[in-house]
Amino acid sequence: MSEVVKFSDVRVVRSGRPILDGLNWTVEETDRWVILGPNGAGKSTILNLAAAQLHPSSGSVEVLGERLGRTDVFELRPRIGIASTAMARQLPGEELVADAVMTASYGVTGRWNESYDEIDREQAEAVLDEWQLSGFADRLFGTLSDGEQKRTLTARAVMTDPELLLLDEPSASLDLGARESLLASLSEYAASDFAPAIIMVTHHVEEIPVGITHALLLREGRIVAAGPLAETITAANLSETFGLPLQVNEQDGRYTARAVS
Ligand SMILES: Nc1ncnc2c1ncn2[C@@H]1O[C@H](COP(=O)(O)OP(=O)(O)OP(=O)(O)O)[C@@H](O)[C@H]1O
Repeated sequence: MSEVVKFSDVRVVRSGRPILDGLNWTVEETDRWVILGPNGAGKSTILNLAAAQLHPSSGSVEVLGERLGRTDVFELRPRIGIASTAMARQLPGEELVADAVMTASYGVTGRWNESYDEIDREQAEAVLDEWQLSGFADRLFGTLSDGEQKRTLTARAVMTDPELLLLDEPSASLDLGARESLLASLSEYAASDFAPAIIMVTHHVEEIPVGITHALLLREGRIVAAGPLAETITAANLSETFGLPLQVNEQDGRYTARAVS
């Protein structure tokens, strides 16, 4: 098994303050990780490092066998699929949904003068179909609901068959039906033998899709616990992560949590 992401003693300092500190973490190619933690814990910073968008202040980060700082990130980034709110903001609202997905194959976020091959079009159609977006192909991205936009972003992130898929809060702000539908699609995708290593960030255990294999719990830039999902998502670990006594239930691979009353 090969390592897709390897953090060794990673520290990120901003405004003189460490926002990540002493992080040691490895993601193998068959892993599907969830990163959980409160606001400001450093989750997005970890994703930005894994996306080769950010360098650590000290320590080392290896992504897909390349060490950040010693590799051309412009060659590395196309191998990584990313769906995040930052990406949503970059996509022009007046872009057709089909084009918003297809532009991923050129690593651009708006159609310009690139010439797309038939194979790009076919791949975009297949991905739209797989993520139940065929009916939206001719709509403008900016006219989609939050849920439809989130689904489009995920479809876009897998368009290029990435070797690493990063999902930043893929189901945040979705209604119950849209959340469950997206989680079911993510579970199906994660179960495929062809799926890449996945790292997703969320604030809520309810948003962990079945098929996630590992969890990293983060608080104030430090790892509280990291390892196989069932061993890591415990009441004690979650209580420490979120700083209040919590109880946790698991049923059929899905989790719920609430404060101890
Ligand atoms: N450029 C910066 N200067 C100062 N502080 C920063 C900077 N960038 C991030 N931070 C701080 O680093 C911390 C971690 O930020 P990050 O966005 O990684 O957290 P997060 O866990 O993703 O939070 P959220 O759940 O709210 O999205 C936060 O306290 C944030 O304010």
